[in-house]
Amino acid sequence: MSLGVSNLVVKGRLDGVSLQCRRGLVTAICGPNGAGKSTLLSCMAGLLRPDMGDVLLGERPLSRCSTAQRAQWIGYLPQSPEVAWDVSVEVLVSIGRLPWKDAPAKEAQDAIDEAIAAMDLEALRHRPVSRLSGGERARALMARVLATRPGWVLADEPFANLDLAHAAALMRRFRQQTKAGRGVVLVLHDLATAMNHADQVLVIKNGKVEAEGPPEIALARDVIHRVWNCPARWLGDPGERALSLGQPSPFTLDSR
Ligand SMILES: Nc1ncnc2c1ncn2[C@@H]1O[C@H](COP(=O)(O)OP(=O)(O)OP(=O)(O)O)[C@@H](O)[C@H]1O
Repeated sequence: MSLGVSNLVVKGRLDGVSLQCRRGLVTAICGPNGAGKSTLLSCMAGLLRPDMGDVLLGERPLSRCSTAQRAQWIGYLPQSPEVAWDVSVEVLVSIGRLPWKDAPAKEAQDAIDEAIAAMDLEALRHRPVSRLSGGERARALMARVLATRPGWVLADEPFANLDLAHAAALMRRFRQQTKAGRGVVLVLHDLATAMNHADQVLVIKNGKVEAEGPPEIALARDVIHRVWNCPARWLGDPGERALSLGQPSPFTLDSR
């Protein structure tokens, strides 16, 4: 089932954005601060109702799906790693099973155990979240999303607080999700991660689409220059690219 938005308008925040995400692919949403990335992801998760336009899960408007269906299909990781309740890691992760409250207990426990292992939280399973580091808390929140086993993972800056090894492990996990026929949509500031790991990229600025397509096209140096006002060039081989930045001055730009 695809997940798409067409002509989405949220006054002052999104101005006619369209995007089609397919299962089996990692889609990255990139853009400068305030571009509307989180707003778009919230609309796609059904948490923010647009002023105009549609969010479609397959053929069906998301607004016509029940809350339970939405929660079963879409796992959403918000940008800020805050937890309202001081529960243990295991209890926090088990909240991810609430949309499937009628599923067999063994299935629920397997999903929780798998998510805890995937996010390397075994040693912290019984620790209250108030006693976790920022990165550990971010991993616990991601594990909650994975425990749902949703058809779609929508994650807003999922690598922001993670160290190198945990970020790489999470990227591998996202790739496993897509290989299993699920869809992954990530808001990313790190353009190298988007370039090396996304299958398609949407670039937005001031609530409008600036570029979209395969990473090599959507994140070409002229797009980066125009959207971020930063001269930059890609180094290295495909899949291992690094971004070399120049001075963000209009007088030193080299668009070759
Ligand atoms: N609750 C809100 N009500 C009104 N305007 C908002 C609200 N939240 C964000 N905005 C504004 O909407 C615009 C888009 O915000 P959004 O959070 O979607 O940007 P973003 O691309 O995710 O930015 P960042 O990279 O800084 O996280 C910004 O100008 C922001 O100030």
